[in-house]
Amino acid sequence: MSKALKFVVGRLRGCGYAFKGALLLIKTEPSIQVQVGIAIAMTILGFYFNITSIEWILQIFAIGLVMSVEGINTAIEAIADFVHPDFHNKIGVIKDIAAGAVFIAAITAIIIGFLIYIPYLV
Ligand SMILES: Nc1ncnc2c1ncn2[C@@H]1O[C@H](COP(=O)(O)OP(=O)(O)OP(=O)(O)O)[C@@H](O)[C@H]1O
Repeated sequence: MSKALKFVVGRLRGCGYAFKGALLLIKTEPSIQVQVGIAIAMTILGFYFNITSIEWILQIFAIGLVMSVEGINTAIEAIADFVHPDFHNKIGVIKDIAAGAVFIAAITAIIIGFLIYIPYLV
């Protein structure tokens, strides 16, 4: 197999693993499932209010931001539980920081949501 073909096959295989990971998140992680529900509701709202292209971009970006940070948070929690299954203050701090990142992403998305939809409601 040529070097270029090996590279392409390697990247495609990597995409496959990533897709498997995304499916696993959606199937097993309750917070991601809630976020998928919110994403569907926001998409329906977007069509209902016929939001502009820029507003779609911001909304899709906000949804992607929250779900990807939540995925990273889930991975950090899994690593923490794997390396130290017992209670430990440092594990608690690590998990709190990871959850804090999700909180920041969620607040950002909520502000974007308000900025998009308030003008349609008033
Ligand atoms: N092993 C631990 N040692 C110390 N504190 C912990 C430990 N596990 C959890 N905690 C504390 O409990 C909080 C919740 O942890 P948990 O792993 O249940 O995450 P969660 O936010 O409920 O995750 P999710 O709902 O995404 O599964 C952590 O943020 C941390 O403060």
